[in-house]
Amino acid sequence: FCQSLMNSIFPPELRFAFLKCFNRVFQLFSSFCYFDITEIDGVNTNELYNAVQIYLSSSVSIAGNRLSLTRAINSSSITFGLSNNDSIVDTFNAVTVVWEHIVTQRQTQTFAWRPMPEEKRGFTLRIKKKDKNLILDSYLDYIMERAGEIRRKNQDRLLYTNSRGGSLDARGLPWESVPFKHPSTFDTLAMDPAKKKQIMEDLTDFAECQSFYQKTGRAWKRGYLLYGPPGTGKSSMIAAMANYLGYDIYDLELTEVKSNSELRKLLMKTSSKSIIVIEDIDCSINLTNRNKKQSTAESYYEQETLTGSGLGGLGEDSGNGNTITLSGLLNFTDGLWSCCGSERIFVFTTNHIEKLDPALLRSGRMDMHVYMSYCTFPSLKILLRNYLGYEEGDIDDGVLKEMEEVVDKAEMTPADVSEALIKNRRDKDRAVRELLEELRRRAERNEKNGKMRGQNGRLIVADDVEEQEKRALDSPYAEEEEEIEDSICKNSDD
Ligand SMILES: Nc1ncnc2c1ncn2[C@@H]1O[C@H](COP(=O)(O)OP(=O)(O)OP(=O)(O)O)[C@@H](O)[C@H]1O
Ligand SMILES: [Mg+2]
Repeated sequence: FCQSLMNSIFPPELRFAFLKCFNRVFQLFSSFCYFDITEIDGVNTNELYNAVQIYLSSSVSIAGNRLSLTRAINSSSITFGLSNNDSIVDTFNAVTVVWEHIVTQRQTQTFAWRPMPEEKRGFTLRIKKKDKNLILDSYLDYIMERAGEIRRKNQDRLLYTNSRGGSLDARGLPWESVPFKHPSTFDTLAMDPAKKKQIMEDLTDFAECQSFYQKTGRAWKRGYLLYGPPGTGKSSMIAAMANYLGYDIYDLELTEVKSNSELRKLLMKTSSKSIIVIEDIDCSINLTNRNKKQSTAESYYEQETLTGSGLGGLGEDSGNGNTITLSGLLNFTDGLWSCCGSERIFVFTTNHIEKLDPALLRSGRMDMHVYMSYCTFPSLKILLRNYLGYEEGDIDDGVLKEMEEVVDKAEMTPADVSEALIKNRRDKDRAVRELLEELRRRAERNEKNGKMRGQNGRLIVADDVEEQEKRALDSPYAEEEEEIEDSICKNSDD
């Protein structure tokens, strides 16, 4: 009725002006004020939007009339959310507020410089004007805090990966996510207990010491380089870290990233409290000790493009126009852009640390270097406990002693040991017997082949030793390489 009345009274050109005026007057007399929290704020995802969504989904008892239920594939929990254009009432410090969820379709014909999501979503918060100053700040802080807690406690971690060829999903994000349910924890991880403890303490210190990072003027981030032979638990360690801290994982597939600027965009769209992982970094990009002309770290910045001699995906012949550079990658982890969020952990893994560029290894860049070793006796005991339920007293002392003697020489990876134990897990005695036989066999073979373990557990065949030593002396990085000693060598905070 109003509409037709207005149409008949006002000529079309005045209608819009009238509506605007009417709205102003209405707002003047209204006792409410409104706050819009849109999902995408300019280029960034609005963390507040996600927080509100999680917060509201936990306060479902509050009396919503209609709620949408979602259960993501493989997810264990059901999420409640507000249906489109529905509202929910919440109370905070005895003040009542109303949340409305508004979803509109973006018009497809709209011209945009960059692809936009198909849907525009947002929450509108309605507060009485008189309550605004009373609660607004503390209410929003409270929501952020609660959302963080809820997410860490109830929700599964998310595992993100960058979409193929840098395409965007329906919500305009370059990352695709699935619920992350890796069962690996520091309990199940077989490694030297002292080393494990050191890493766990480092992680705890990192997560709890925001003030330390502020005081020292450091960006709140930390880098770990995990290296070691295949099957020694590098990926398992990342999963354990994520489960321990309750962080999401961003698994960055470098070969899908076309340029440094794309890399930067990906970084911008990661959330805080996350682990950003680049696996097998030596294969993703050419980060080797290149020719000696570039012996200073600075010269890497001058060199624009490192493609063309890639070890793996980005080789000269790949012809896919990739222009990711080492300097781009270093900026990604280290530069100003790396701080456009906080509380982030970078983890790089490699099977060949000797192939990595010293620029990547210098202290302050990867704060901790962790060598994931072949199965040692303490790791073996952890695996026996986890897979067979054996404690130390349950196994014959003689067998244990023999295992202790051969396990280092056998150089079996924890993955191989687990495999041997899984195979016979119904018959525990047999499992132990066969494992011991396998350890003996491998130890003998290694002894016969004259294999011995070099520094950092690097395998060196006897004949090569001399040559290796000579090469190390020639290398301009000999000193640096030596620094990467033992299992964990650098901890820049020390
Ligand atoms: N340290 C370990 N503790 C417990 N289990 C392990 C360990 N290392 C390996 N495993 C077992 O072996 C499997 C493979 O290990 P994982 O994928 O973590 O190795 P990786 O070091 O990442 O190997 P790659 O270098 O090939 O990526 C895991 O699923 C796990 O069950
Ligand atoms: Mg792995």
